[in-house]
Amino acid sequence: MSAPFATLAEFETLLGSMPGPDQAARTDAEARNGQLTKPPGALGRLEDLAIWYAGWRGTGRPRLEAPQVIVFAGNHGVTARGVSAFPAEVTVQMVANFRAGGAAINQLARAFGARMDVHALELDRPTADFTAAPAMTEADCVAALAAGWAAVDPAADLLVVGEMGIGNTTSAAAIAMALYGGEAADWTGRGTGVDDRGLAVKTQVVAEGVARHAPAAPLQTLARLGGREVAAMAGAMARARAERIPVILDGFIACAAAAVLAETAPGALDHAVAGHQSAEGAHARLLARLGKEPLLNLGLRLGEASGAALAIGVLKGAIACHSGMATFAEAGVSDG
Ligand SMILES: O=C(O)c1ccc[n+]([C@@H]2O[C@H](COP(=O)([O-])O)[C@@H](O)[C@H]2O)c1
Ligand SMILES: Cc1cc2nc[nH]c2cc1C
Repeated sequence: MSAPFATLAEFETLLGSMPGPDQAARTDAEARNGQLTKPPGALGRLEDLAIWYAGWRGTGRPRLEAPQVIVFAGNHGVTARGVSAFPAEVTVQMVANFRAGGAAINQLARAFGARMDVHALELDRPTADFTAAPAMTEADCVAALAAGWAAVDPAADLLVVGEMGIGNTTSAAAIAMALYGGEAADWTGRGTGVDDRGLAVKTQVVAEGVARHAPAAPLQTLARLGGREVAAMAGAMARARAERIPVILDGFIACAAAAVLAETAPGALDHAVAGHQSAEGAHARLLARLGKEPLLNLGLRLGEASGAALAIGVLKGAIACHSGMATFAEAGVSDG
């Protein structure tokens, strides 16, 4: 499906008119949850997860059978400032690795029964160094949002989006600072592993970028400080909302993309849960701003949708229990 927007203003309008969950399905799921053979609340957050999922899928007894993982890749002009521990060519090299099945996300997608797609976004045309110019024109940003929108399979029943882009923790930190304020050092971390000197440069670069491009509307911030893969993740999350496909959010960069949506339209992430808390220092701060409690906290800082893919297992467990368990009446078990 070609994207139903041609400008950032049209994308913003679209975000303001997205569907909500099916309240009747939620009510059915809550009632079913109350009858399952367990003490009330004994499955903890799994119970909330299953009810949340049921609402978005429109049935009180849902199944999760067709998860889709999408990895978007983009290149960043700001890498010229020395903000990453790895060279920019790793982005295209890792895309080849994803396509050959050799990356962590390939193994995790397979382990959790998910289809995996990889979209490399104009890797030979990096964004501009945002300390010198806007990273993207509005047209480039709209094209990346549209690529994300088109990448979602409407038949999927769960979406996990992730990214690959050397330099993109700098871009994500700048977006977060522009959206939420604070000091550059509040939002920068070691990314792929920069040393103290690299971290100081990165923090200076983020401060320069935000001083140059903020304040601005959130979608303008995405264009000026973001990257193609960041915008594509935002476009895919928005498409999922339009199709009532629940989303699991990945790490720091994916959450920066999500934050742009949340700051553009309140409630824009109601169809999303946080898969994990990354070891990238500012991810916890970003999750707090999004009001999302991570499902996992395993010290991952890989990206590629890896933390969110692991959380597919948690969500599958929640739904298997909710939809598969017997009720007290069915099992002949005395309730309390
Ligand atoms: O997802 C995260 O929280 C995360 C944290 C640190 C690094 N990354 C990954 O590392 C790359 C960005 O790191 P850097 O140092 O080049 O900005 C990019 O490919 C991300 O997928 C990802
Ligand atoms: C090797 C490598 C793999 C990655 N996957 C996501 N970001 C990455 C960054 C590097 C450097």
